[in-house]
Amino acid sequence: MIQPAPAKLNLALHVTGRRADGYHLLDSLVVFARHGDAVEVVPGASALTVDGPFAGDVPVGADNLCLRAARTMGTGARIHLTKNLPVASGIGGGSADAAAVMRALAAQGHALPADPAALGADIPVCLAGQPARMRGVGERLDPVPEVPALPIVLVNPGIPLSTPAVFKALQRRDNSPMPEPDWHDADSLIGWLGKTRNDLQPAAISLAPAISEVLTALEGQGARLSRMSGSGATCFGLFDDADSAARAARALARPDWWVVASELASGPVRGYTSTATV
Ligand SMILES: C[C@](O)(CO)[C@H](O)COP(=O)(O)OP(=O)(O)OC[C@H]1O[C@@H](n2ccc(N)nc2=O)[C@H](O)[C@@H]1O
Ligand SMILES: Nc1ncnc2c1ncn2[C@@H]1O[C@H](COP(=O)(O)OP(=O)(O)OP(=O)(O)O)[C@@H](O)[C@H]1O
Repeated sequence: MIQPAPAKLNLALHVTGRRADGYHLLDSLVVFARHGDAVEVVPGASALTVDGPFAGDVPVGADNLCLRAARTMGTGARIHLTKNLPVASGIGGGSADAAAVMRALAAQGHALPADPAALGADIPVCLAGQPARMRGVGERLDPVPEVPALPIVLVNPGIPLSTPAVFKALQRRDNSPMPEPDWHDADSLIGWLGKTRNDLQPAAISLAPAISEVLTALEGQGARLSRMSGSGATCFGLFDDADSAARAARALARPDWWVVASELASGPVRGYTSTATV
């Protein structure tokens, strides 16, 4: 069975403090896109094969998060990964892959790890696989009002960013938390998002100025809101309808940019509906 490993989007990401061990306290609205990687997990001795447009960018040895996920569940597995998401791009590709392997192994009767966050801060939310408010260093998840299936365009300028390097470049680590999640439709969600931020965005722009260019380009194509996800450099634009998103994606095409039109998932992602990959 093929498990989707959808892209994680931090629609808002506030950095509210830092723990003694250096990890940052976060307050984030996390949702998933109907676009992402896919994994197939078959019982057997540990083995990994990878295909897809970004296959060349992932480590294929024991440190691949797919194999590490299986090891944390005390088993080997034959895993095939289709890598559709750019690597080190703020949309949690490795975490999504690990969570998808965990889900597949759980469906085969293996117990989920007691502490999934030990493999990465984004793993608990990727395992939950649906919109959530994520706090602590990533381990605390709370439900949010239903997220409408808004059309989105994702754009990555082709610059990988290291998550620790972006956290290190932060100017302030004691920012305000998000306002209480409160919306009931697309307009009120976009209004609520207008009161939030991605605190990592200025830090990431200082390392990769092309992110500003991406945000300006998304706005120029009529995005109602554009922002960077996670530690970057992927940015998302929210659109009114699927046609506008597809049109924007076509207009944003550049040889060095990865551009996808898709939509936000209101619940668990069981399949993909990306409308255009440029
Ligand atoms: C930025 C986010 O993508 C937002 O969803 C995540 O918090 C990062 O999740 P992740 O990539 O799974 O992160 P991990 O692999 O656990 O950590 C990578 C590095 O990011 C930094 N890190 C991560 C999470 C966190 N709450 N504080 C941090 O300071 C640390 O330097 C850590 O060494
Ligand atoms: N299956 C995998 N897919 C992608 N990267 C992997 C995988 N396994 C290990 N890695 C390593 O993990 C690092 C982070 O990659 P990933 O694509 O998950 O970053 P990210 O999108 O910035 O994540 P986040 O949004 O959680 O910070 C890469 O540098 C890569 O070498």
